[in-house]
Amino acid sequence: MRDTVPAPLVQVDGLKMYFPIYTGILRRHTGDVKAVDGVSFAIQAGETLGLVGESGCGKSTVGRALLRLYEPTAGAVVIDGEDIAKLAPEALRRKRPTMQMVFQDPQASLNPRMTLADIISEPLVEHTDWNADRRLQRVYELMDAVGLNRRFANRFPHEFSGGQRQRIGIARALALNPKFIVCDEPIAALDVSIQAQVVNLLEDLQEKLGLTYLFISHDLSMVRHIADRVAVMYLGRIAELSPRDALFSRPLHPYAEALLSAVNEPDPSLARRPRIILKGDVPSPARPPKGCNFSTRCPKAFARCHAEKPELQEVEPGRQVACFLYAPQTGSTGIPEAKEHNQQGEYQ
Ligand SMILES: Nc1ncnc2c1ncn2[C@@H]1O[C@H](COP(=O)(O)OP(=O)(O)OP(=O)(O)O)[C@@H](O)[C@H]1O
Repeated sequence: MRDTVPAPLVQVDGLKMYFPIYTGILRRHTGDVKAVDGVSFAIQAGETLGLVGESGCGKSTVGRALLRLYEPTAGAVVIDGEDIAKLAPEALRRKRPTMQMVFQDPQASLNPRMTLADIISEPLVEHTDWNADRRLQRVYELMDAVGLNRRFANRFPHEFSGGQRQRIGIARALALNPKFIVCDEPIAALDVSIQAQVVNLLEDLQEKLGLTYLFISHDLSMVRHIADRVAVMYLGRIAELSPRDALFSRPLHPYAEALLSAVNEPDPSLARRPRIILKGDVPSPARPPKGCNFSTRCPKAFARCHAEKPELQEVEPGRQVACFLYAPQTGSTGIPEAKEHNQQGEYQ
């Protein structure tokens, strides 16, 4: 009998999200901010995929385009068997319960004039025909699940701490039994002392409810704790997508290497890698480089890197990298792949 690999719960192919730039009195379309420029990945049911990268690299835009909070410019986003990018408005509304988002700033995402019970039951009002009693029962169940005391059901968001407000946001996201949750920097706005509690709660809920997460964060230590695999983004594209331990112990892409060199190694038996300081600034996503998006700062770039964009491809079992240093990608420029690369400078 052949082993059958289950289809991923989330399959993203060639996702692009461009924001048009209009200038002048006539508001002429003069270009686009290429916030996400051809991103592909899959997430298995029950898995957590971490999405990391410097501020502005497109992490949040990927999360929002995935749930069609933005209209993607191009690409397919199949969630639980349906291409979200192609659904008509009513079909998309019916699909919404399956996929939810936990936002960075619980303060900003909760209506200050609504009680906790109203906030958590809002999706139930929209998507079910349950009566008030049944909705309140569900609110209590959800409050239990996220560790909020039922006595607080009639209080307002400002009466809670940041951590408790994030629990309210999580309860609301869970109200309709979603399968997939995009967690967009869910702990970034919280005190360090309570960040771990919220992450532990997300992990417990994942185990109990079989949830699948896209966990967006710039906190590499937290991603190392929670993610099964990690995608490293740079300027709208994925540079490397690898299993968590493989990535943290031996990053392959030069950008991933530089990014992770700043993380403190918790295991003292592992030799500390030298810190890699990258020169220059991240180019504007409105004018990305012609070649590899990282080519202008890459200490290992060679001629081909400045001429064409490498595609993300498997270079070791389970590890995908978009870099001409690995894998013989057939180029269109005729520039042969370099065997040696420039490795001067930037390492300190
Ligand atoms: N609505 C928008 N209109 C125009 N440009 C946008 C819009 N949203 C995001 N951008 C641009 O797209 C790029 C990616 O932004 P995004 O917020 O996705 O990055 P990020 O990696 O999540 O950053 P951060 O960690 O700071 O949230 C940035 O250059 C940003 O300025």
